[in-house]
Amino acid sequence: MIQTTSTLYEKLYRSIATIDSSQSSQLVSVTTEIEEVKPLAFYQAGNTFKGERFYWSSADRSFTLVGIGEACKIESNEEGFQLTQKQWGELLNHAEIDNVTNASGTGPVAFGGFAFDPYKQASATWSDFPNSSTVVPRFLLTKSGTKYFITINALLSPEDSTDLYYQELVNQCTTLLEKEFEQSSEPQLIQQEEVAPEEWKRIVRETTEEIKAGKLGKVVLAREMIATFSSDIYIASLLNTLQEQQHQSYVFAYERGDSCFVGATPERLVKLEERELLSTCLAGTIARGETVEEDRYLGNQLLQDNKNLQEHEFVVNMIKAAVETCCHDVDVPDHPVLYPLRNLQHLYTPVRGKLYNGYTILDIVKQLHPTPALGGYPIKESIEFIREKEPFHRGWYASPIGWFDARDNGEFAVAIRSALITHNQAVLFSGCGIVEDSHPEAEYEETAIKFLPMLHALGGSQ
Ligand SMILES: C=C(O[C@@H]1C=C(C(=O)O)C=C[C@H]1O)C(=O)O
Ligand SMILES: [Mg+2]
Repeated sequence: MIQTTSTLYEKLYRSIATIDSSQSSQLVSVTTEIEEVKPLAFYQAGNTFKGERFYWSSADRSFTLVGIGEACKIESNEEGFQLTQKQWGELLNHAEIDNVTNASGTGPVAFGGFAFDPYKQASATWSDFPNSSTVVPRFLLTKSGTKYFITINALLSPEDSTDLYYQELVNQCTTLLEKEFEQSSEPQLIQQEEVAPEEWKRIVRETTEEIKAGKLGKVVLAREMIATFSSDIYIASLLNTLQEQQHQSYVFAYERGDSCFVGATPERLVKLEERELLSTCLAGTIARGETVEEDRYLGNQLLQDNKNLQEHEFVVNMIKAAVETCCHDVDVPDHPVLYPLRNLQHLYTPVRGKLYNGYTILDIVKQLHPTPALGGYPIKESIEFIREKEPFHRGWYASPIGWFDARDNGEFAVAIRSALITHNQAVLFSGCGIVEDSHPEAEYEETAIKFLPMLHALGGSQ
């Protein structure tokens, strides 16, 4: 640790010496490789930075990012993609970066997300979350395979560059790296309420009628569940539980003010590494079996079920077309395969391509969101339908959440199997694709299973 402290200090000292005094403020970013640190210990150690932390683990757990504090943030109540791109570019233009590690997700990394529909009327539930919010954290821990890196980012003006100031930054950082992780037992669940299930089934029925009348092809409808606990929910412990229980799922958390948006989603929107693009079509759902035979039987049913194949096909067609506009060598298998999770199994088709120069990851996110796995088809009409019919605000549920770095590597997932946590309350979200042959009762059951990943981790039951 002494080595880390002095390396960081020297790097900061050197970078700050080169600061351009004609700039009012400049991003300074220094990175060094460190010994193994438990990412959740780092997250938990950042308790004093409540409302300014994020957590991200890739679905295979090989890659983790933890951000504590804010060096700078880009927020807006507009759609936000373009503004984020512009301000990120400006920030990097004048940045002083010391990062010889060459590892993805180190150095200046931006983490954030976007609302599902910025045109939906604002709601009190999501008052802590702007429609778009991206932060460059003050302290970033990156776990990449078996390697660990720490980055300090600071937006400095020439007046800030005092010895005392960067000594303080390094001290804060080393304190965060020294703590152990402690799993606390989660508070007691005292109430669990599904919001208006009968009204939801009625809307599903109405939606299938619109589809049969030829006005829409597919619409994804969601509903909420509200869980209340005896005391405040511990986010670090919850993340630990989600990681243990939900394999093949990204685990994420983004804190704003008094709220934290948390989830364990299996659905990638896009991953970009060295211009290799990977997107995912995930739609069509069935339960897991209790025995190996039953599980196999259900999986085979899903692979042959027309209603589910139709839900899936809308997604494949749209993602393929979107990816073809910005990639060459696009590869899409002809048939989906099964993607098994703890509580359910999905139809899955990966989409690969090589990104043309000139496109950034945010361009792709903007182009892909919302896919028909979360919105519907045709896209514009289904979003308008959801805006009008769904009696609650999705906020960041079903939206892109993720990270990107200064080399334009990054990854975004779709924030499903998620909950908004504020003190002792969790609002859980769950949705499903409605097509012509959907039955309200069956879709209701499907959304009930999709609540389970968050509900189990919080200590609730069905
Ligand atoms: C909308 C959700 O999931 C989406 C809907 C699915 C479906 O209807 O089969 C499957 C996976 C996701 O694309 C959710 O979990 O909330
Ligand atoms: Mg479905």
